[in-house]
Amino acid sequence: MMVIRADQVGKKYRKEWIFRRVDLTFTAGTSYTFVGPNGSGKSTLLQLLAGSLPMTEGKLTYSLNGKDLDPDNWFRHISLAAPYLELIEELTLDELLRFHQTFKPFKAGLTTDLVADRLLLSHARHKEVKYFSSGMKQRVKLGLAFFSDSPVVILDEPTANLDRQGAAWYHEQVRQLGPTQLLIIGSNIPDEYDFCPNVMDVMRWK
Ligand SMILES: Nc1ncnc2c1ncn2[C@@H]1O[C@H](COP(=O)(O)OP(=O)(O)OP(=O)(O)O)[C@@H](O)[C@H]1O
Repeated sequence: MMVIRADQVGKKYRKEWIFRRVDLTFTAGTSYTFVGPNGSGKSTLLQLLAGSLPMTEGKLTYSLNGKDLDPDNWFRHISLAAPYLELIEELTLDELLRFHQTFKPFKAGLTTDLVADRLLLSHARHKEVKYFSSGMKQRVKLGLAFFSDSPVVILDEPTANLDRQGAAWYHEQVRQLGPTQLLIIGSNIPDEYDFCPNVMDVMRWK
């Protein structure tokens, strides 16, 4: 079981503290959502938890089945989907899924064809991603996170650009997350975390 612990974590840009003294424990098998106004620090906190941005103070620990993981290996256990993370647009969907699989395998039994199916994008497998609509691209980003074999799934603004059908698809994928997966979301849209039992306002750490 994956557990992430944040101990007195803080982040400062130039002279401004974005948040300080964040003490949290995230346990697999449930979900957590950070809410807060624009610019309050949700994306910054998510990137910090994902290990993709350095913190200014504090400590972060990832442990799997009671054993602390080497920070150099955290990325193997995390899938992050966010508006600021771009897809490789020159690749076709098929090429993108194959490439992704070389460094982050999909869940057991999921071939690239099945992933394309579950993305509802079988018809676009041979199309370059740059020709996808913004909603199609968003489904691909989310799908790479949902369908990868990662215990930690981090989603920033998950339903951005999704229409109603896309939002229903997102909720269906959330329901299908495994019992040992940990979901962490950054959001300002109540519909996208209506299932989540742990909602925290980042303003409490100002
Ligand atoms: N690289 C950076 N350099 C300086 N300041 C930054 C940098 N990245 C973010 N910030 C600042 O940090 C604060 C938090 O930004 P962040 O993107 O985490 O907020 P957010 O809650 O995700 O906002 P939104 O709801 O608009 O996505 C903002 O004041 C932003 O200007």
